Amino acid sequence: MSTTYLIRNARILGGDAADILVEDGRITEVGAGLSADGAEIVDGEGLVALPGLVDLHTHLREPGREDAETVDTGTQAAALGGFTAVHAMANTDPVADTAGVVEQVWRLGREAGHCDVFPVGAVTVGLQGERLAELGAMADSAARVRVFSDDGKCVSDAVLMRRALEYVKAFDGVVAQHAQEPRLTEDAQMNEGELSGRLGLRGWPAVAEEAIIARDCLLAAHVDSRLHVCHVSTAGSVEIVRWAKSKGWNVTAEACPHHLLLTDEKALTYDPIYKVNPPLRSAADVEALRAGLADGTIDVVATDHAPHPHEDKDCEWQAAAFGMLGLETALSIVQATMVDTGLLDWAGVAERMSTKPAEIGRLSGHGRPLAAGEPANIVLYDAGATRVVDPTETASLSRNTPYAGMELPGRVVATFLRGKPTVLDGKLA
Ligand SMILES: NC(=O)N[C@@H](CC(=O)O)C(=O)O
Ligand SMILES: [Zn+2]
Ligand SMILES: [Zn+2]
Repeated sequence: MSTTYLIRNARILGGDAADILVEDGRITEVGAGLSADGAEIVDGEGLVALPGLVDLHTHLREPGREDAETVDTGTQAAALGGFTAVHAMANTDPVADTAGVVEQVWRLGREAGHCDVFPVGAVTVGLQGERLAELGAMADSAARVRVFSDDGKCVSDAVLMRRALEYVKAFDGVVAQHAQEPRLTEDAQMNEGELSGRLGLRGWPAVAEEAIIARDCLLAAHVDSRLHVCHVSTAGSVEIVRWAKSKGWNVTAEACPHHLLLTDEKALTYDPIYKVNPPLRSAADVEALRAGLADGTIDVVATDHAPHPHEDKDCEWQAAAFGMLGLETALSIVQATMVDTGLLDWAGVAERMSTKPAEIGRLSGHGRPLAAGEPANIVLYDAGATRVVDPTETASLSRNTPYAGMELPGRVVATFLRGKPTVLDGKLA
């Protein structure tokens, strides 16, 4: 028998306070003044209750870079951030391009038990962009892969991209594209603009992202398949996705917390903690991303949690790795940029960080409403709290958070995965 929990007086999706009764992994009742014999009481007073968050874009680094992150440590960070499911990107070593590797990652996630892990399958063998990987075998494996991506690299060959889009239709899959025209971004280091010129760093033009997104929207429409666009970072990209949606095409898109908050001005520090792919962009781009996320053009927030050990980040800008941590701070950054600014309410956050990402990943047990009969995947969040980010406190094996020393709003108090607490009182349970 699993423990029964009675969450008292939590504000469901930030609305009215109610009690939530959790028994045998499910929510069995939601209402006022509930009682249950022998239940553990969890005080939800003043806390927002959201469905467990779902990340469409996490790098867990295992197998191959267990010095940067493991499935165990990465999913601890996920649970602490309020996530009950993450999609683990395929750019591991070996690459997750076979049924064997995706099953290994999936199994490691189950054994760790902090959060469900859904492996993303590579689109091409070894992320080499030359031959399609065994997409069908990964889809049919125990890992049930539905999201395919060469993330870290763009599937730049239009014929391969078309074939991948056609192929995944057989199992209702989706191709998640890292949209970056390779020739236009050779040795690119930061956003192309006035600043890159001033700093003498090779620029990364917006058109390199936008050209691929436009092409892929057209390809997805042409073969009537599903396209997902990873880490949209420019105002022009938002416009293109808006246009594709207006045509009724099956295109979804994500934005990352760091692109909703930080700008390329950070490069002035020459601190590679701010080096990320795609790069931090202009203030106008940040504003367009927020507007796009608010009006639904951008469907979801995805973290692109990208751990790197200090030797890959503590070096000069040109030599440093691209990427930043994101799981433990995502909800706070979304609160700061979208909720506290009045652009989204908590129901809107739940849609973009739980319901929609679960839908895109075709996960049936996540992103469900907080209602009787549903799996008890729940996060309790104290939006009134503040905290100063201390990189030494992260559960991640890496420390490359761009928010070190910043005061952020909000704190995850508890996370429940199928009725079992993975986090209680803000600590791993
Ligand atoms: N985002 C990053 O800057 N880096 C990612 C790759 C990626 O998401 O493209 C990584 O794997 O480190
Ligand atoms: Zn990427
Ligand atoms: Zn990524």
